[in-house]
Amino acid sequence: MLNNDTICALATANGMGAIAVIRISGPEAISKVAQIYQSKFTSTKSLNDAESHTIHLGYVMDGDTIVDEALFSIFKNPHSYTGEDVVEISTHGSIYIQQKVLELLNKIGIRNADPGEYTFRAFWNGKMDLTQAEAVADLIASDSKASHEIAIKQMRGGFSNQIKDLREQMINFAALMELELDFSEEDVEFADRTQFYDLLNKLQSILKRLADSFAFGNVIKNGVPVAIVGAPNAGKSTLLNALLNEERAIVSDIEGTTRDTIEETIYIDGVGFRFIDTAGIREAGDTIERIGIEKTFEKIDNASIIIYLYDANITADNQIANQLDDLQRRGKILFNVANKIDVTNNESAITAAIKQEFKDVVHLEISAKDQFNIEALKENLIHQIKLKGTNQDDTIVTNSRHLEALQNTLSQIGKIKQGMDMGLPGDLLAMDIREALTYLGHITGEIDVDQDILGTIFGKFCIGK
Ligand SMILES: Nc1nc2c(c(=O)[nH]1)N(C=O)[C@@H](CNc1ccc(C(=O)N[C@@H](CCC(=O)O)C(=O)O)cc1)CN2
Ligand SMILES: Nc1nc2c(ncn2[C@@H]2O[C@H](COP(=O)(O)OP(=O)(O)OP(=O)(O)O)[C@@H](O)[C@H]2O)c(=O)[nH]1
Ligand SMILES: [K+]
Ligand SMILES: [Mg+2]
Repeated sequence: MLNNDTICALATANGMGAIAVIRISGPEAISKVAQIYQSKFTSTKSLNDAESHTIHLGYVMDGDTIVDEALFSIFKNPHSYTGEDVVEISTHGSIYIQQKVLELLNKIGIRNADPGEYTFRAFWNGKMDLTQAEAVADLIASDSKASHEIAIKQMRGGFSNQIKDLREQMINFAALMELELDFSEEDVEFADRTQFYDLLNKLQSILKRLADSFAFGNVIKNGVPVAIVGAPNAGKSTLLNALLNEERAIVSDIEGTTRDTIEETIYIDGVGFRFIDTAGIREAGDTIERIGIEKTFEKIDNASIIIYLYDANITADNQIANQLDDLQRRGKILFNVANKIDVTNNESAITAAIKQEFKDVVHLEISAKDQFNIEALKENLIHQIKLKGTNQDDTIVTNSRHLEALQNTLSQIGKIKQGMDMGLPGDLLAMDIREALTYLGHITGEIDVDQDILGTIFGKFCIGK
């Protein structure tokens, strides 16, 4: 992965656009581009003499032929995105010009960049740590206000600063314990064991909170999955359509209309919700319907929120209670939603007894068909998610690699504490501490990270990033 090549790629979208940016990075970026550059004003002026962070109007030349009139931006190492010499050529956004310039660059010995190679170089040259590089990928992929906010926070280094600070405190203790070894004859204790125990406890609680934030963070990043389940003809597909404000799913008065699951995303208050319309649950009529029902249970397992929907006119309390009982066991946020209240005569479709028995469940009465209380349903959905979200300023972990490192560190801290309880000698403790430090270092990349892991992280980027 690591090399000294000078690389180039299109930084802007492939295709039409008013302007296209081609980015060149590496030790020969400026001298090579200088070969195809001709100043618009004084043909003698060379890019080699340009100052960092200056922009130059000139021609891209293919021998004696003008390819385009373009802007050339110069960034001199280490003051660039990658930390290397960088030139950006802003051309007119023609596909022909883009291709021609890239071809020219290849011809003079600049190779095409691999996916994520610019950001990898930025990481490698210390312009950002690994969590920040990962945040760049998340930022590009962010499609909602919430996921954007988390990525920006991570890119600014909130998470890694917290980890780095904790690591430093650990390093101090490890160093003190190792120092004791040099004086082992004298039986001294430089590292105050009580203080160290306090630090471990503090670390444990911070790391645990970070690890716990993952479940929430991941849901925010990928959209909150909400499964709409219930008996055939409850109005599940009608509800999906009402939420989407679009006739997405087929609605009919025939039981078993929906056979395959349908999934659509809407944004409520900047958070993406992935609504999943499922096949109604009953004794299946045929094989296809049975497969559909099996899929429903799978969707229930993968959902963060379950909306149990029933026809308020024909569903008895004991049926509702049975369903809620079963669904509640699955440890999800549960909504009990009575539908078709447009045709019911009851004052309230959901009885006090049900509300009393299921206090942790959100109860709502709606008419999917008349779009009654759909806004209230949306408000309750976002409210439940915000309840799950911790403090605004709390760091949220969205990356499974970080979660793994956090969990490894946590179990290692458990081991250190156990060792201290057993009166383990300082040298053995120090070894366990070093191991915990390594796991923590993996998160920010301060400690050598496996080449495979780096490959996976940066391979996910698009070309030109
Ligand atoms: N044209 C362009 N726009 C872009 C990028 C880019 O590479 N090129 N970026 C790519 O993702 C983002 C901005 N990131 C950047 C980060 C650092 C530097 C940079 O030159 N840093 C120097 C000097 C800072 C200064 O003095 O103003 C440094 O860190 O020393 C440039 C872009 C988004 N927009
Ligand atoms: N009156 C009334 N009828 C509704 C309401 N919601 C749905 N319906 C009707 O109930 C019938 C079934 O609706 P669907 O949305 O197909 O029900 P479903 O739960 O998706 O049914 P399956 O996919 O077969 O499991 C249709 O005739 C709808 O028009 C409502 O709020 N009020
Ligand atoms: K139906
Ligand atoms: Mg349906």
